[in-house]
Amino acid sequence: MTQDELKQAVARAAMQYVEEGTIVGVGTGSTANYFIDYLAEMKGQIEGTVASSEATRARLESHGIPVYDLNAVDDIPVYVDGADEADPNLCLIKGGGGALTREKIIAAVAKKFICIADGSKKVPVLGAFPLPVEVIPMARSHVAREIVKLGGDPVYREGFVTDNGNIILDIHNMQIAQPVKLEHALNNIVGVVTNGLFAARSADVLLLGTENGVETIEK
Ligand SMILES: O=C(CO)[C@H](O)[C@H](O)COP(=O)(O)O
Repeated sequence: MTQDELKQAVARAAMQYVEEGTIVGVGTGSTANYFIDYLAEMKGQIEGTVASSEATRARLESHGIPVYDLNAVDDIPVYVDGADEADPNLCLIKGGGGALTREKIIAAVAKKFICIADGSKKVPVLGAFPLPVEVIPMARSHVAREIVKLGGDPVYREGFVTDNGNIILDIHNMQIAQPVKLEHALNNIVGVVTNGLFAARSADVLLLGTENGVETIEK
């Protein structure tokens, strides 16, 4: 199977978690895009969605699926999103697409976070994928120096602006043995909006696409 077919398989499998008559949280990226396309098949049966990026909002709306402002919503039973890496405790690195802050906000509100990923995303230890950090533009150099003190190698994602008008520093060369600790340490740097470690709030279920089918890993 190709990587795209594995992504499609997990996106399809995530549909079993969607509850009729509710608001569905929807992530960002190529795997989430497949999920959106499947979600369109039951658009009359859900109340609507909240979107983790402008790209996701546009794709949902192109299918005629209602998208609500998060401030108008108080209950999100299920959030479905992809990941760049997932460890055995379902801690994640996210934000390869730069949508980490809105993704983290929706994950915080949602009762259940279903992560969908092809098998290549499962790793024993997080950190081979560069860890994205969303930063207020004027704090870029300060935050970069603080990241170096934490042992990382920050690289400015040139030309990229987040949906919130900020920049991204990607941290290279960091083996993340203690994800919760690092997540908090990064968030404590003044000028950091958020970082792509989803460890304090990890996924509840990981649907992993493998050659043998979709593997379900629960916390
Ligand atoms: O965190 C994300 C976007 O900010 C994505 O979920 C992550 O980058 C995975 O993307 P893809 O499904 O395209 O592999």
